[in-house]
Amino acid sequence: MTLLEARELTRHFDGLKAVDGVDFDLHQGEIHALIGPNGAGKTTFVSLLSGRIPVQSGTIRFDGRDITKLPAHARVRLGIAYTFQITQVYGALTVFDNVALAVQSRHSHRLHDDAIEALTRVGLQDRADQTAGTLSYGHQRLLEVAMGLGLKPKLLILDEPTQGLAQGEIESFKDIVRGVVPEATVLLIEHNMDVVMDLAQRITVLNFGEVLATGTPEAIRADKAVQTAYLGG
Ligand SMILES: Nc1ncnc2c1ncn2[C@@H]1O[C@H](COP(=O)(O)OP(=O)(O)OP(=O)(O)O)[C@@H](O)[C@H]1O
Repeated sequence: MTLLEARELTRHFDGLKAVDGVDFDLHQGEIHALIGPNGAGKTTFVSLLSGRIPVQSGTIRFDGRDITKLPAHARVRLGIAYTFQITQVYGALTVFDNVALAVQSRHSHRLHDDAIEALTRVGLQDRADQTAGTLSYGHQRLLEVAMGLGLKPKLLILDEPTQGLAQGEIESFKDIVRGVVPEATVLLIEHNMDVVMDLAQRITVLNFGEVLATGTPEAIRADKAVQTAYLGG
């Protein structure tokens, strides 16, 4: 079943074709990686999906409805959570309060339990009372994911989540993402090809704002155009 469907999605910046006529489907419950060279349009594309940047032309359908013109907060309510490249944790608040804010935004009656559940998913439950700003960088990235999970999303969009993480942290991060599906669907922008090949069931390659290829990790690895443009083959 298709959870999200983008058709002819386009966003130019002063003539620069950041996203140009992209057709894209997300299957319910999959881990889907979005890869491509720097400047390929990955962040712009997911910003169009989350509503952070308005669409210039094209359509987005999510969970059976047209969301193309909905503002970002309305898309969050429908179940789209987006964690940014740049860390967005409130440093002066506790770890618990950061996640509780996310849980509260969907008017949950189980504020405490839901927040602890999200923290447990990422392994930060024992740090609930710690001031978020004193967490290591890796733990702050996990807290961001917990904040996303606190929204109980249907779709979790992760923008370069392993950037700056140590190898051991990357391994546990992979387990966390595997634990999120199939309840939630995951769209992952990721430069670390080991993480991509290990986690993703399907991969979409963007290049100069266009889809170069979509397929399984095996198909993407074997794709000549992808090798030339991105994989250095
Ligand atoms: N707000 C903006 N105004 C003008 N140009 C922009 C804006 N946002 C992005 N761009 C340009 O659009 C192109 C796509 O950028 P984008 O950040 O989406 O690429 P990316 O694939 O996410 O890159 P990276 O892997 O480096 O994060 C780039 O050439 C970028 O400079």
